[in-house]
Amino acid sequence: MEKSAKIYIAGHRGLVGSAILQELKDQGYENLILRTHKQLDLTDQQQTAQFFKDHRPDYVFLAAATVGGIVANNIYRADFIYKNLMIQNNVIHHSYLNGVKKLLFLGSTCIYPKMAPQPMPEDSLLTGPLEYTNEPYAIAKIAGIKMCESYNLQYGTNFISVMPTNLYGPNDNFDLEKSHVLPALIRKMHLGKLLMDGNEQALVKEMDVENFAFAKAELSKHGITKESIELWGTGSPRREFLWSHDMAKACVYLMHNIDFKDVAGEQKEVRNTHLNIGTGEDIEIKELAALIKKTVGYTGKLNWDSSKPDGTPRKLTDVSKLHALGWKHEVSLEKGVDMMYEAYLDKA
Ligand SMILES: NC(=O)C1=CN([C@@H]2O[C@H](COP(=O)(O)OP(=O)(O)OC[C@H]3O[C@@H](n4cnc5c(N)ncnc54)[C@H](OP(=O)(O)O)[C@@H]3O)[C@@H](O)[C@H]2O)C=CC1
Ligand SMILES: C[C@H]1O[C@H](OP(=O)(O)OP(=O)(O)OC[C@H]2O[C@@H](n3cnc4c(=O)[nH]c(N)nc43)[C@H](O)[C@@H]2O)[C@@H](O)[C@@H](O)C1=O
Repeated sequence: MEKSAKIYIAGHRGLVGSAILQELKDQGYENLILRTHKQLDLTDQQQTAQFFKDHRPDYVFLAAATVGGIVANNIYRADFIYKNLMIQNNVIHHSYLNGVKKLLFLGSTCIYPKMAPQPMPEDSLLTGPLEYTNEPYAIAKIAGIKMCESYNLQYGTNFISVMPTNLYGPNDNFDLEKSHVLPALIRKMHLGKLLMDGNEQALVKEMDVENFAFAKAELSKHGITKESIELWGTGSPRREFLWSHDMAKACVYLMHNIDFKDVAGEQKEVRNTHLNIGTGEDIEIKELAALIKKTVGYTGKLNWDSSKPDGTPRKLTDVSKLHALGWKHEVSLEKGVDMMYEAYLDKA
C-alpha cells in the first residue's frame, strides 16, 4: 500500500477497527477515510453507494459489523444475519463498482462446523452443521467469503477474507449481556470486587447509575453479589484469544503482502479462499476465569449457570497457512489480560 493511498476503515471505532486505525497511523498512513455509524449507515445501500462514488478509496478494511457474544447471537438472530449481510453486500459490491484495489473482509472462526476437526483447517468449511447459537451470524460471514471469492473470479477483484479467532483488547464491548466472555469476566470480577470492598461510590460511577440501590439491582440481575459472581455455561468449552492489536498487525501485513491468488492457490474448483487468523493455542473457560480472577484480584466465589449455553465445545484455529505466509502473533494471553485490565481501569 503506497503511503499516499486512500484507505477506508469501515468500523474504525470498534475493537478491531480502532486497532487497525492505530496500526496504520503508526506506519505513517495519513490519507485515511473514517465515518462513524451515525455518519454512514452501511446497511443503507443508497448512502453506501453515494459514499463510495464520492470518495473512491484505494483500500478498504471491512471491520464494521453487528458483533456480540453467545447470548446476543442466540437472541438477536435476525439482526445478526440481516445487518451483517447488508453491510457486506453494500461494501463489497460498491468497492467493486468503484475500483477499490484491495479489500480485506473480516469473517469469524464460527463459520466452521460445530464438530470440525481441531485445530480447524480452512477446508473444513461447509463440511458439517454449524453451532446453533451463532448460525445466523456464521451464515452471513460465509456469504461474505463467497461474495469476495465470486467477485474475484468473475470480475478479477482482489478481495481477501480473513477468519479471526476470538478477539479482545482495549475498546472491547463490556456490556454484561452482549459482550464476549473475556471482557465480561473482567468486568464482572471488577464489579464484584468493588461490591465486596463496599466501594459504593466507585460502583455508582462505573455503572453510570443514579445511586447504589440502582447499582445493586443491576448487579444482581447479572448474578453479581457480595459473595460471588455468576458465569455462563459449564466452563468446560475451550476458546482461543488473539490480542486486538496483533489482529490489526495481521490485517495490515496481509493487505501489504498477500493477494487473493496467494490464498486461493491452484484449484480447478476454487473454494476455501479464506485465511484463519489466530494464535493456535486455546484455554478452557474455567482456566481463563482463574487467570482473570488472579489478574483482577477477585476473591469471591465463581458460580456457573448451566442454564446459559456453552456454545461450540472448541474452535482452535489451524494457523499453518497464516504462518507459512509469514505472520505470527506476539502477545500472549497472560500479557494481554494484564494490559486489558489496565486499559479498563484507565477508562473506569
Ligand atoms: N470481537 C471478536 O471476538 C471477533 C470479531 N470478529 C469480526 O471482526 C470485525 C470487527 O469486530 P469488532 O471490532 O469486535 O466489533 P465492534 O462491535 O467492536 O465494532 C464494530 C464496528 O462496526 C460499526 N458498525 C456496526 N454496524 C454498522 C453500520 N450499520 N454502519 C456503519 N458502521 C457500523 C460499529 O459502530 P457503532 O458501535 O457506532 O455501531 C463499530 O464501530 C467484525 O466483522 C466481527 O464479525 C471476528 C471474530 C471475533
Ligand atoms: C467470537 C465468537 O464469539 C461468539 O462465540 P463464543 O466464543 O461462544 O462466545 P462468547 O465469548 O460469548 O462465549 C465463550 C464461552 O464463554 C462462556 N461464558 C462464561 N461466562 C460468560 C459471560 O459472562 N459472558 C459471555 N459472553 N460468555 C461467558 C460462554 O458460555 C461460552 O461457553 C460468537 O459471536 C461467535 O459468532 C464468534 O464469532
